[in-house]
Amino acid sequence: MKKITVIGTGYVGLVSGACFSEIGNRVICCDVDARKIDLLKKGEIPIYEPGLDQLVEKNTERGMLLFTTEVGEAIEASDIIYIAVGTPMSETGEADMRYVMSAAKKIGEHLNGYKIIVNKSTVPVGTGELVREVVQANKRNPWTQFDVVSNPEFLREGSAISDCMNMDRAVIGSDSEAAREIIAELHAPFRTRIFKTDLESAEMIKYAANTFLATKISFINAIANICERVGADVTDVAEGMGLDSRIGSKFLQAGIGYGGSCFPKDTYALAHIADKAGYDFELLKSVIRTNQRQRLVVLDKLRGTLGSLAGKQIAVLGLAFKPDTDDMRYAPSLTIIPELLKQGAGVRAYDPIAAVTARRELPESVHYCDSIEQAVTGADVCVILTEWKEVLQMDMARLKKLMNQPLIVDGRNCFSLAAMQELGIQYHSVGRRPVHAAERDRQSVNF
Ligand SMILES: NC(=O)c1ccc[n+]([C@@H]2O[C@H](COP(=O)([O-])OP(=O)(O)OC[C@H]3O[C@@H](n4cnc5c(N)ncnc54)[C@H](O)[C@@H]3O)[C@@H](O)[C@H]2O)c1
Ligand SMILES: O=c1ccn([C@@H]2O[C@H](COP(=O)(O)OP(=O)(O)O[C@H]3O[C@H](CO)[C@@H](O)[C@H](O)[C@H]3O)[C@@H](O)[C@H]2O)c(=O)[nH]1
Repeated sequence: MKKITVIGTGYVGLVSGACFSEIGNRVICCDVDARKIDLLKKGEIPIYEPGLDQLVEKNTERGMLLFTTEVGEAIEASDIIYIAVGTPMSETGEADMRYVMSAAKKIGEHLNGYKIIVNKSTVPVGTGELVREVVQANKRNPWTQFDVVSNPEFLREGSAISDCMNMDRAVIGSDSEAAREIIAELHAPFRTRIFKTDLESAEMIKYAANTFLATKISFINAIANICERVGADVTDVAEGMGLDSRIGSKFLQAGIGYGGSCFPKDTYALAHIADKAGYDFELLKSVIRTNQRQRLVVLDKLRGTLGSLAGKQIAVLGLAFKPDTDDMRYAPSLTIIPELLKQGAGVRAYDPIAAVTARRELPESVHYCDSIEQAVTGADVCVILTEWKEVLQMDMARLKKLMNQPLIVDGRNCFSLAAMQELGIQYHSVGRRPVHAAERDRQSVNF
């Protein structure tokens, strides 16, 4: 059993803290946000993440998972200190490092013996060294030793527990082999591949992985836009490409582009890191621009079918940046909905989980509905922004009856074109060619 303190009880801190306790370690999760810690102490989870409530309850009950706002005391009580604070996008697009630096200062002030300081936050290359300097400059006893390790996190929101418990690999970067070995040992119960490297390379792996995935998404979205113009079907193209094992089928889902707390900020941050290092990362800048433009595809399709949006009632299904989360950070809905309102449309929004967080971010004139049925009743068009299971399973015949006219603009390619055609619903999705695909679907049914 290892004694671990996790500084920062956001998504990553809470999920990784709960998973470390699940595999037999005593974990203290601490945060400067007293409201969050109060909720957690009462057994309430401040974020929506499937399965997290049971994991937290189980491990708090057996005394393996504790919560506190006393960050200093928590540091003193552990041998391994994880930094999992936010590194949000600053106004200039760089990663805002103030939370990491304040955590490092606190660790220095409370370094009461040898500790391994592990950075889990996504940080620019060189941050490990900066953390080392800050801890060194703030420690009370000049003789106390410590090591710094980078152990980036690769979990996805919505499937965070399973991503963490069944991680593809643990990347462990440090110049101390002893520290790397202890962190590798910590990961042994996860039965995962351990990849040891130096501090800087570990920091870069996280940015390279995220920006590569973002590149895949922008690439397929660009292909989708071309497909529409030349009469090809992006779902077939993605499937056909993905069958090549060198390419792989994942992250080739065309739509309205990526959002969330990571890809937008990490793509910007790496472009800045490259600029600062004297390299113009044109490819990545183009990935970012492609993604920004992709959100507007929905608006173009709406204008293309409805003409002016003034006075139109628009049902928006899905507000979160992806299903199974209430996270609204950089969600496409935050760009699309204000634009719909600006063009004079009325917006009736439904999201099974994210409506509470969305209310804080979206204009007041959005009308929030309690169900899909309520949102689509009397609507001139239904716009799909998040592929929630509930949306994928909605009763289309009923939807058709409730709407003013049967028109769907789908930013996530949720439905079969043939089924929509059969139902008599005018259906616009991204990068697909209605007639061709409908014929193909029918042929595959016949054979
Ligand atoms: N959210 C994800 O899915 C995800 C996945 C992988 C990596 N990451 C990275 O992990 C890091 C954390 O992300 P997140 O989404 O969990 O962030 P978050 O914003 O949800 O949570 C960060 C928490 O840190 C706390 N905090 C800030 N300064 C503190 C301090 N000095 N002491 C104690 N607590 C402090 C905040 O109050 C907040 O609760 C980021 O660098 C992010 O890029 C996030
Ligand atoms: O084929 C795809 C796959 C994803 N997306 C979009 O991309 C965004 C991000 O999706 P996903 O990667 O599933 O969610 P995140 O929770 O943001 O996870 C990413 O960001 C995390 C934070 O760094 C990393 O830890 C994860 O490995 C990385 O997948 C969402 O808006 C998705 O709708 C697509 O448009 N097409």
